[in-house]
Amino acid sequence: MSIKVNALSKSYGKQKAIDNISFEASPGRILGFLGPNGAGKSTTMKILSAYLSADAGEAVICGLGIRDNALEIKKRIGYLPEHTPLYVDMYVKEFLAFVAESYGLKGIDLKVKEVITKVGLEAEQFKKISMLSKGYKQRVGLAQAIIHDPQVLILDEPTSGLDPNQLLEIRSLIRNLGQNKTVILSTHIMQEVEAICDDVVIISKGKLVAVSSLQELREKHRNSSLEEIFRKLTA
Ligand SMILES: Nc1ncnc2c1ncn2[C@@H]1O[C@H](COP(=O)(O)OP(=O)(O)OP(=O)(O)O)[C@@H](O)[C@H]1O
Repeated sequence: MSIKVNALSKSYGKQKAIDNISFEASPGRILGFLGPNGAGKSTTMKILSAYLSADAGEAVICGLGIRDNALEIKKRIGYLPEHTPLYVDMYVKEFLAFVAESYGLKGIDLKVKEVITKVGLEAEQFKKISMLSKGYKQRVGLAQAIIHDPQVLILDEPTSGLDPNQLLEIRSLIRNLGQNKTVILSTHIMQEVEAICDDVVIISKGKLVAVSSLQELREKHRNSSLEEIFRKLTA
């Protein structure tokens, strides 16, 4: 198990964002993390990426508890936040080289070249990030998340802002990455879950309402589409 989440809770002042959440994610599987707006998805992902601390509970990533190993965990995961904090005044290649350097990678030029090809940024690689369209900025975000070949990928709405062609390309990239990594991704697109996820966690108002493989969820709610299941569980 690469990710073990045990009874995590987090409040912002009086607002309870997540409430006693537990689930697991394994290598070679893609877990879709679903929930309505404000359900607590980004909060959970920030905690698992060691950018935010939980009030209660624990998560173990690659055998390391998040409370005491934030730095070590950041090296082992790739995180694409909902709003990617890119240095927009940097050029694409310059930014990715900077990220590679911050991870202490060797052979930086080659690593940058490989990741640019992987996420389909060849045509845009000489541009300043501020000049890129939303979809291409998203690809830079994805590139910075995978450049160090992490064991675990945490992707907060990785396909938001992509056009239908880009969507298919990036989904196929995530599916390939998911073959030997542990991937958690949040999305509002149920087709995306159908297309690439093996497991599903659904939260609503901070509480877990489903933890299951996609197949079991479908079997349990026979004759319902994933959209109907989502609506039923989160209404
Ligand atoms: N920094 C913050 N300060 C106060 N409240 C916050 C903060 N961040 C999130 N919240 C609140 O916590 C709850 C969960 O937010 P979160 O961003 O985790 O949800 P989400 O499921 O990712 O939503 P969305 O699908 O809209 O991105 C919401 O009610 C939100 O308003």
